[in-house]
Amino acid sequence: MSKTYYIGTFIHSLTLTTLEIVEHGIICVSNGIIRSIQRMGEDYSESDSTLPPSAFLQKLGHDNNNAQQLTIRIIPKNHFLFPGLIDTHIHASQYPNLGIFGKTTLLEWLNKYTFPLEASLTDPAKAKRVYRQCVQRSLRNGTTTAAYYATQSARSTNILTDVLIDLGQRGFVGRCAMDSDLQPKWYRDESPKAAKDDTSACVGYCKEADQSGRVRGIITPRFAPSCSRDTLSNLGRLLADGEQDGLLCQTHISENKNEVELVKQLFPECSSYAHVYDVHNLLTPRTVLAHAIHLTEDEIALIKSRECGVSHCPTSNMALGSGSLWVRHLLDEGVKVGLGTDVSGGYDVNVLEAARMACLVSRGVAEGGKGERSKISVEEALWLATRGGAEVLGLGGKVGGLEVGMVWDVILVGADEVPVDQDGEEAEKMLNGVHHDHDGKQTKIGGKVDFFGWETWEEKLAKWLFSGDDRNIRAVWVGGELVCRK
Ligand SMILES: Nc1nc2[nH]cnc2c(=O)[nH]1
Ligand SMILES: [Zn+2]
Repeated sequence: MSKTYYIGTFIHSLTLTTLEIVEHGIICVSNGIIRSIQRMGEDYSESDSTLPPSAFLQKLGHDNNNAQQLTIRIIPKNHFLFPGLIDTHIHASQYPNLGIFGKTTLLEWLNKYTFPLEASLTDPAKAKRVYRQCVQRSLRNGTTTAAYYATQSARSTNILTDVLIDLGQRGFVGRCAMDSDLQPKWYRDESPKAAKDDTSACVGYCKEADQSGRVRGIITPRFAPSCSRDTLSNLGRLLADGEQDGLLCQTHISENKNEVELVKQLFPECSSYAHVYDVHNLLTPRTVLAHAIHLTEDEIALIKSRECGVSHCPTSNMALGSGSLWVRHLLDEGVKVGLGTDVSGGYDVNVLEAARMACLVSRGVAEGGKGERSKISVEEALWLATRGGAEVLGLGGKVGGLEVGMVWDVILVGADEVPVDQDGEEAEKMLNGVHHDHDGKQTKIGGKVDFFGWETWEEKLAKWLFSGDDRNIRAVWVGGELVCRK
């Protein structure tokens, strides 16, 4: 069996508030699974691993039978391995609208910008073009797992499944079920039966197309106002039927105050928004609820008791003026929380943008009266972007960390060091994006994170979180496979 040894610095979350930073690590991966992790002492030098493979293995105390099937990858200076980022909520179909939201809020935004674009993706060529660009950008930004919404059209949804399989990202693909009279006639399911049949067909399509389980279907009632009672019930039944297979469900909840009011009017028999989903058996440990900003304490208690996960989408919440989620409260109450980009409510496919916005929004929440403890730290934001997301998507223990037995869904993060030079010529080149990789080869990567060499790893992480972009993501692996390299 071929093995790859990754040698150098790795970093991952141990708990919500603590990161493990291993400067000299050796991680062995085979068949896409982490087989061993060694933490070497300060005196270990990466140059030890430039020994011939058999000598290197012997030095580490391994047998050297299969040295020829051995690959050694040295992590360059100022670079580190980190678990792939997890986007728990993204609409691939809305990707072309990034940044286009004007001053609208949710309900106007849906009708003005979102439904027309989504409806236009019944054109398969257009759908493929949009989905490929979205998924590629997402991968380049270091997202190894994403929970996607496609459109109402089953055909267009299946194109997203094909694209994910082709490009190698781990993901969930949801067809938006939306049959309510409130939906425009030109963008809705014909009937509850059609909504249910098309949902089943898309989940089945994923199962057929990707037997590895890397890409899976997900039950997706768009949100309560866009679904009839029959559709909510039918989808609740499909979700129960899929329990053995670990089938997930995703929807939106309590994003915007007008939306909450609308739900009250549409479902007067229910005591709350969360109750609407609960009576239709849609609140389960396999349910991902996006936003959850304006929930009451009773609703929080209900979603906690049903063990639902929440996708916190602060970039979107700021763009659409939806409000500020009190994340600390949900965490204190024991609700699972991950991060979502919510493209194109959110204007960036980068989960790191959601992570930094989570930090900033939490400072606004603290200042607004919830107190100092409400602030989200760098460590916590990075936990939400990895381990938190994995838990929300039912992948805890599989992805989101660097542990023996976990899948190699990993990113290589790096920045360049500002050179020490007399006339500033080298520094000038660096500003222009000329980067020398560890083979001495010149490539244009760059980025706007400048390391000076005196930072601690904690400081480097903070600099990456707040100023990093796709240029700092230098390689991306999913299931051990290199899916993006720059
Ligand atoms: N942010 C967001 N909220 C929604 N609620 C219902 N549909 C949507 C959507 O597409 N985006
Ligand atoms: Zn959304």
